Amino acid sequence: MRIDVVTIFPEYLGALDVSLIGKARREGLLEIRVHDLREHAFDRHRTVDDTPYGGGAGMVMKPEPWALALEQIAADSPLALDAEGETGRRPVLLVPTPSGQLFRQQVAQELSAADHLVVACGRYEGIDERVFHWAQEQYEVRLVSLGDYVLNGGEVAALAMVEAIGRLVPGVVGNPESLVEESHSDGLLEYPVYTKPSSWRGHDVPEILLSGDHGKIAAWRHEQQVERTQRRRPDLLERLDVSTVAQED
Ligand SMILES: Nc1ccc2ncsc2c1
Repeated sequence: MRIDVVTIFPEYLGALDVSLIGKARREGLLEIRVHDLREHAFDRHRTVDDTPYGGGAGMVMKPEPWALALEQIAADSPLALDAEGETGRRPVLLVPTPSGQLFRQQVAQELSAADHLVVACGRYEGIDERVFHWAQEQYEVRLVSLGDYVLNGGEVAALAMVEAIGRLVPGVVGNPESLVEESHSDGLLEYPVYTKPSSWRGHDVPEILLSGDHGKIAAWRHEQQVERTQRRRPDLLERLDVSTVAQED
């Protein structure tokens, strides 16, 4: 998967050189390029923002630098060869914003199948809305929120989304089994985990986990998932079909 990130703070994305995502880049499983939006602003001060029409506090990101950056990336896209549209595949333009669709594991799963992801990190009060309409021709535009809270810009959200999506690309996580039993992979929260010692400061590991009875352990773990989800995230249960909650045979 090719991922481009456009930002006025390229150094913020340094975390993508580290750990699992960094290793996947070095192994060629992920190709990640970070672009400084200011390289597409050509006035003397490389201005990327201006005052909002209609008044109001703060500044808005100018459309032209974004259009120049996104045009250059689209032209360089591995999908550019399809520009004539036989397959009609376009890169996904992923825009972290508090006003977007909620980013969930299912969205991460869906986006992990994309050939080319371009992440637009806004700052200030946001990006001129016309950019998202203009971009529709060359991109599948997806405005996505991390949750009901506001950051100072899209970079932190971009790091979270790129990690959540990138780790689902085949080969990035060494043991794909570990993706199966994570929180939200089946719509439930994950079960509690324990390791040695079996007794620690008066706290013991649940006996069932020491029994060696894999059937009973699996049943106990599922019960824990359902109980934990009911207690901490009852909203998730409303989204599930009964078979997921009922004990699987
Ligand atoms: N551009 C921008 C500003 C705030 C914010 N908070 C969460 S995603 C995001 C994106």
